[in-house]
Amino acid sequence: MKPAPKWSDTFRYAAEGIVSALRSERNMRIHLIATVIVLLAAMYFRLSGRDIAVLLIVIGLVIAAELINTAIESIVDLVSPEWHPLAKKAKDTAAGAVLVMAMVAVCVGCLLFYEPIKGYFQ
Ligand SMILES: Nc1ncnc2c1ncn2[C@@H]1O[C@H](COP(=O)(O)OP(=O)(O)OP(=O)(O)O)[C@@H](O)[C@H]1O
Repeated sequence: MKPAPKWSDTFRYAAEGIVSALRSERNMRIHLIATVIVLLAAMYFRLSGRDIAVLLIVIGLVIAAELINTAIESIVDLVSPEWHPLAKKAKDTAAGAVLVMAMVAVCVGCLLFYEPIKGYFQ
């Protein structure tokens, strides 16, 4: 039986997966840039710790959805390099999951930033 990887190795493999997705997926880089901008804005507008925690949860969910989408794309490309309706369904559905989560994140961001931004311009 294959020996279980060391604990430190499992973190390294996970980090390699994130770096690889950042290198290959433009959307991952967009999510990362958006994350930095949103967190800087949250500090600038002095959002509460609870609001920043909510932002971190939705940002984490978007990035996790994008990573799962990337994994599904890779599996589909591996098992079905030729066109197949099920391959299309798998890729489009996974992309749909990212879109749903990104839209939820935008709605949450609008709700949390609305009052601070309104106050700033008054
Ligand atoms: N093997 C396939 N069979 C059927 N349709 C496919 C297949 N591969 C890709 N597609 C279709 O083409 C679309 C784009 O796929 P493609 O692999 O070019 O980009 P992606 O990897 O899904 O997206 P991204 O730009 O995030 O990497 C998919 O959403 C799907 O609709």
